[in-house]
Amino acid sequence: MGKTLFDKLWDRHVVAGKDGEPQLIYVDLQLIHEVTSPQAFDGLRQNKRSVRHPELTFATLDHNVPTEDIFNIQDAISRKQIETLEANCKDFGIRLADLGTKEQGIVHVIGPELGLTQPGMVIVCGDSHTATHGAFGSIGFGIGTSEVEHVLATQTIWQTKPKNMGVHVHGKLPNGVYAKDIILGLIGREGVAFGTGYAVEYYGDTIDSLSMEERMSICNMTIEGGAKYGCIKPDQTTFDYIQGRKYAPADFANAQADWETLYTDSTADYDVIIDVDASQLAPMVSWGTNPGMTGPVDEPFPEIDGDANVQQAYNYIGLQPGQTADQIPITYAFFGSCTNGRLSDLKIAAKILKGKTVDPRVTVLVVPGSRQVKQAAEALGLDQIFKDAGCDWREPGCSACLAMNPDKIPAGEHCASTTNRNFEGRQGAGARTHLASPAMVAYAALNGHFIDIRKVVD
Ligand SMILES: CC(C)[C@H](C(=O)O)[C@@H](O)C(=O)O
Ligand code: SF4
Repeated sequence: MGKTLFDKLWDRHVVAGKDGEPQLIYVDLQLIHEVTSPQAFDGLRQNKRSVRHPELTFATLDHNVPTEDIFNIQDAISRKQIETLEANCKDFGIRLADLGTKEQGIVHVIGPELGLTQPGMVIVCGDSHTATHGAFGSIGFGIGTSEVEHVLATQTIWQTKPKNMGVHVHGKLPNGVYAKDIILGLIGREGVAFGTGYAVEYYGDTIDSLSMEERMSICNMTIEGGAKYGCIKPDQTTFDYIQGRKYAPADFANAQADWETLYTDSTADYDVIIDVDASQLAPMVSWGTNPGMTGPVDEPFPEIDGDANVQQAYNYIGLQPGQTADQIPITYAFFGSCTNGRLSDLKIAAKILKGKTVDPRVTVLVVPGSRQVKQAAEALGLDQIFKDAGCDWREPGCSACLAMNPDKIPAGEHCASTTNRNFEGRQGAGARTHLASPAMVAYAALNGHFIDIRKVVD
């Protein structure tokens, strides 16, 4: 019997241990950010250990950084975390995309952008959205701080192999429906736990037709469906994306020849297959307080049916069963994050906002996922389009994706957001988040509520 993509990747990395038990896995790349690394470095110091492979480790600053006046960090905890990572990288000889430098940005944006993320790798980070990197035909997964320390010290990690799930996505996406709607639609239909215990591989003609940035948006949100790992087989789109990037392999042809062997064999079996007909998808909007509480823009919000979680979600979000997304009073819009803060996302939003002004009731933040994204957008004049439309154009970082820096949505306000989590308090205490694609968020910013963009997008 053949092997799945995930099995091939896994088997290449097993250092010790048997199937069905925790196995010691070799790690090709560890990405680091300021939130989940301080205790890991402290642990190394206490145990008088060094970093085993500093050259396979790369750090950035993202969660705590302000997006304006970036060197003037007001919050004492944020400042401490940032200074601590800077000091740790210096002490342990780790490359750091420091504040304000060209390479800095959200960890899951800069890895691919710098060519650090490559097919065939095992990539870890103390961050749950590390599955983003699986879009390149690698194993990417989030780890805890004690595991960050273990990887720093040994370049390996103990993991139990998950089961294989195939998500077959086929058909042409309708107008106004994007990669974000594939993953929101999947989680909306299957719930936030369908992937628990599985590695998810997305495949099919729809996936083949997507750009790397679109593939990353899908793999990014795999964790919101309960799976730690999401992956897509590498193909010409992947190779073209990587070639020429700073850390791309020097012998590219040789690397590509190896990467071309990374796919699921026709004789391999997934443990479970889920089918998604992309041609039937609608633009999605989340109405509740987890990403599973999501539905098509034109469908009424569900009944409570005695479900205490649904009741609690409605209480928090201030909406009622039977209402539709066009009735959500949007007063904030956020473009950014490791899900949809890349150049293609900003291009989509700018195309919609060009020559228009956002609804005066809506405060709009546009936060590029990295400094390279920001510079590329500015070179195209997108910053001016956003500013002319009445949006705030900012410096890169996680920003209002989570309330760990000055960018917060006020209590009770509804924010149309290109991010990946809509938990209570996620964007600020009492803030109400509605997840959607960049195009949906752009039209919500113009109208003060969501609209069914299938009728207006070309
Ligand atoms: C702060 C960090 C550990 C966290 C994560 O693990 O994902 C954050 O990035 C998030 O998106 O919630
Ligand atoms: S942008 Fe959001 S989801 Fe991504 S790493 Fe930052 S906080 Fe986490």
